[in-house]
Amino acid sequence: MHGSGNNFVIIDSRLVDNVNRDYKKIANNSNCDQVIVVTNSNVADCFMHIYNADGSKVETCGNAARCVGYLIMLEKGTEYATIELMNERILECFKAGNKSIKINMGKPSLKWYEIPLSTECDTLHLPIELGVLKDPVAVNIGNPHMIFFVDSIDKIPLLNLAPQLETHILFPKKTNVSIAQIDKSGEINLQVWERGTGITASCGSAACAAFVASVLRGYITAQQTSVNFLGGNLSIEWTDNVFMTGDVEFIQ
Ligand SMILES: N[C@@H](CCC[C@H](N)C(=O)O)C(=O)O
Repeated sequence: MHGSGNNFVIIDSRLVDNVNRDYKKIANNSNCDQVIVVTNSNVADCFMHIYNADGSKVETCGNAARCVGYLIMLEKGTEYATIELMNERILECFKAGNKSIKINMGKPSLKWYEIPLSTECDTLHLPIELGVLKDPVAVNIGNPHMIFFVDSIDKIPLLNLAPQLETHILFPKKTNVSIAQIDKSGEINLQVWERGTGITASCGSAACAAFVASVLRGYITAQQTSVNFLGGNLSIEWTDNVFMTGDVEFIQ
């Protein structure tokens, strides 16, 4: 399935034990961004294991949660589902339209040790600079993100710069890297280099992190905006928790 262009192979492992596979190989063979393994949960409708294209196991994936939430709701005939993650968060999923799913991504974590960073510093202004990129924000929305604000995302060679930023010494668990351009209407155009995967057409958790960073920096005052990717758009809302809404699709 895909969620706004973020591609997943989803393996239902609730009845058959598929948990120890070569996820890097599956991702390479299928050209997907993440491999998702669904198992049983004692506290939610299912447990979602997330593997990046390099085989690393990670804490959350917003777009995959929308796809898995859709599948569970289809199976149960409901408009609500819950998904347990390895970071102990429970994601709530709501049906928002025919193939539109809304996810409660929880509260962002903003303290330096929650990102996590290797030394104490101001997460709203990290002391990181590379090429034309400088002064990023760090946000954890279940997984770590670093967001740079730029005038035009089209002019930044993210592919060349991001590998060094993903593995920056300040991020002991590495990080997802985004460049964000806020347009006049208050929407965000975002390009993302995903930790463990590379450039993707969309990233749900990055959309949430970029919106939180934009509000904290004072660039956006609204509670909701559209975050626009090459692969599609996501509606992000930050009240107490952060909510993400967008379409899901099967890949033929
Ligand atoms: N595509 C995802 C994020 C997947 C995990 C990420 N690459 C990480 O390592 O944290 C999303 O939609 O959030």
